[in-house]
Amino acid sequence: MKEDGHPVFLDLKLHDIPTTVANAMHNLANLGVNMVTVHTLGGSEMIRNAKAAFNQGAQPGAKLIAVTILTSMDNQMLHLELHMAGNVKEEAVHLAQVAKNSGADGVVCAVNEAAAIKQACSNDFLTVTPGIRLDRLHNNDQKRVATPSEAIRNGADILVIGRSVTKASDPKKAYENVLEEMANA
Ligand SMILES: O=C(O)c1cc(=O)[nH]c(=O)n1[C@@H]1O[C@H](COP(=O)(O)O)[C@@H](O)[C@H]1O
Repeated sequence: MKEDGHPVFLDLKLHDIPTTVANAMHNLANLGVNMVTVHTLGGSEMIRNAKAAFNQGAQPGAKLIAVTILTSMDNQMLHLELHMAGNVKEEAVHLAQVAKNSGADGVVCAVNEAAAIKQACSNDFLTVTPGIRLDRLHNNDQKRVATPSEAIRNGADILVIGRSVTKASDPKKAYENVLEEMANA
């Protein structure tokens, strides 16, 4: 893909102790990836060490992105399973601030949180939004979903789109529909 000129988003969502993540980051940076992910729940020290190691070998402009609250989770899961006190939006904004203060270039979040995260962190702090759906009938395992036009209107910088395109009966047409919807948002 790199040889064909495509940027590479390596979505490994690393989540481990700081030293282990830093070692992995060092190796990934040397592969020439353009964007790589860690989990914010690994903590500020992990993100800081990851960024420092990534910076040593990464290409100029390569981004370290931190996942806030997975889009497959909702308020109920947050409260009952993780015992987090806030709602998803509050926790995502808080984790985005931790990520920014630890050196991340942006976060993965749901569309519904993108504008609040920009407001809390800064407009150039990247928001990468999965859970994009062209129709609301096929959410699959995603709990916090939005359309491409909602994503653009909420200030999302990068849309992650999987099954709405890959599982469509005509993936090329579905992809073109996404581009058209984004352009008209
Ligand atoms: O880091 C991610 O990209 C990610 C974070 C998140 O909170 N939710 C999420 O769905 N993703 C990824 O985004 C993609 C979404 O795929 P679809 O649900 O098929 O559009 C999957 O590859 C997920 O691993």
